[in-house]
Amino acid sequence: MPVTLHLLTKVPSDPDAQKLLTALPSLEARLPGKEHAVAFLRRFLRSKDLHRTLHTYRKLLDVAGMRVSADFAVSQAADVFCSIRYLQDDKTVKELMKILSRPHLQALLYCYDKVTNHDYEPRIEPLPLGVDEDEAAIKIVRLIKTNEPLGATIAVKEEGIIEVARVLHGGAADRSGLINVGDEVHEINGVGVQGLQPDEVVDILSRITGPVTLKLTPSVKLPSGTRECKTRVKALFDFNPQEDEMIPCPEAGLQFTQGDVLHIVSQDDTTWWQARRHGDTKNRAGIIPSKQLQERKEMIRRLAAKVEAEKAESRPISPCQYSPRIPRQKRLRKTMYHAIQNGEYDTEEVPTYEEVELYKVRPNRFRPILLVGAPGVGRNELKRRLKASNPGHFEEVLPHTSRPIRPFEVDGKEYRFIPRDDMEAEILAQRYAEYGEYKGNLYGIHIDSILSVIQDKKVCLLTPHPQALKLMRTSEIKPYIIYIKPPSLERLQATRAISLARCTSSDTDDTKLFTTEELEEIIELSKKLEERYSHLFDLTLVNDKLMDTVRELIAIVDSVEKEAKWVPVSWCQ
Ligand SMILES: Nc1ncnc2c1ncn2[C@@H]1O[C@H](COP(=O)(O)OP(=O)(O)OP(=O)(O)O)[C@@H](O)[C@H]1O
Repeated sequence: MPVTLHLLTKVPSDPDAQKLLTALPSLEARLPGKEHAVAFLRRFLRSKDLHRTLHTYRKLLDVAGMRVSADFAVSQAADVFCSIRYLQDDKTVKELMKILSRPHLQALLYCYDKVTNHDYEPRIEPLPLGVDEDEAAIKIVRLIKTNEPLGATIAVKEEGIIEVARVLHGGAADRSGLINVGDEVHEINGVGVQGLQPDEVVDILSRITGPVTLKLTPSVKLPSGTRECKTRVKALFDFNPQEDEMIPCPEAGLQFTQGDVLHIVSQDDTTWWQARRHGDTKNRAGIIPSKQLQERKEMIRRLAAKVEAEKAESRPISPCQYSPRIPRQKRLRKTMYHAIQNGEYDTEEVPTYEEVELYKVRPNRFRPILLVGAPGVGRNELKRRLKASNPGHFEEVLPHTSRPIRPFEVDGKEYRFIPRDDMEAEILAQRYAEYGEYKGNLYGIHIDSILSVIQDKKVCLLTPHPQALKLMRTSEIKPYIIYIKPPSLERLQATRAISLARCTSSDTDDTKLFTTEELEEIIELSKKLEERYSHLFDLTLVNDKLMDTVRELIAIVDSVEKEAKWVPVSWCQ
């Protein structure tokens, strides 16, 4: 007869016994023909006495703070067996002895002891003995290395000393708080590394999984702290660490493309910064070229390209040569300016990173929409259709001219007519976003005219030459710049043939259908514009099928009016 504890009305269910019970069906499936043994186990694990015993055992542990010894269950069963074997005449005792001597039960108790006593944490060896007083400056760092990289880069100093060059924010080394920039690495898991090349050290590290012991001389410099800086920048160039020849460790690099917004977390190193892509939830930062380094690299690249180009051509050419044509008189209202102010190119200006901030939409203050691209790509067609989608909401800018007013003209209708001297003075004062001279008269877009459209609570639409962007991309105007890109030549031919598209920038007075050469020229010129100005664009829109492009454009403009967008940080101050 099993012992009955009358005081206990409800038998507590033991969680471990329950777990074993739920595992029984899978055991049964794996042991065909052993159903009777599994049935016995099931009965045993369900027995109220077992649950009560385990309950009492847990209580005792709680009260006495006892620790379970490695063979607690097995030795307890053996003790019970020894204590009761003299009372074999008793039927119950006999039955219990039979149960206790069954191999299934003993195996079960053995497993129980194994599972409850196993240390699931990785084992770290004790500190080596005999680190003498003189070596007090040595620190032993123990980390558990998983598949995640250590998140630190190394460099070889003079005399072959290996030093921690940088600790990547959020990486394993950074999170440990034990490894700092400037620490000298002497040994990795007992293997001396001094005199080795960084690649060899990386190789040793990459082969280790589990515990890794580093013997280091701490840096004399104080760690710079793990506080991240808050800078967000827009990348103005593409970067692929795998293709970069200067990066100290390609695996630690962060790949990005032009237009990506990056969170710069450290600028401690003047050549390689640390950054995360904005919104990236990954922990570890990656290294990217600093502004200074990128400027140097780009200048070298440009110089090499120029030398190559000069070699290829008999006369020296600029890779950026571009001169917009003077449009026909009929088109003056639309695209009249031969931009002359800023020269052809600002070769000293190297796009790297632009510090940005999210600009929140303000009620009744609309950002002007600038459509830029090669002549003939469709800027004016798109502007017309966008305006037609909501005529009261969009507005174009009235140009100024020094041309004498004609008898049938009204000042302020087609143009604002002003004396040439006044116009020249304001051009010098940079109050014209763009201007040009045609047949001896000046024409231009005055910045005040743009501001007056903004003040009228309208969306100002403009199609300036990219050279004008420098003067228009200001906190005062806050434009949103959309680059209109041509599709492939095949698509350009197909779509323009359907609409009987007309070339409006030809030097003759008649507009005519585009020739293949003219379409090729649009593509060619677009490539040059992209190369030169793409860092100023907020968005690229391919003008393939007209209706699709117009629909997309309306959606983009709507999002500019409703959603916060990244703008240069100076526009928010
Ligand atoms: N996606 C398109 N599909 C078919 N035809 C188009 C498309 N976009 C523009 N066009 C046509 O191409 C021609 C040139 O377009 P548009 O005048 O808008 O060019 P642009 O970029 O303003 O250059 P320009 O200042 O020289 O006129 C027009 O006849 C226009 O209707």
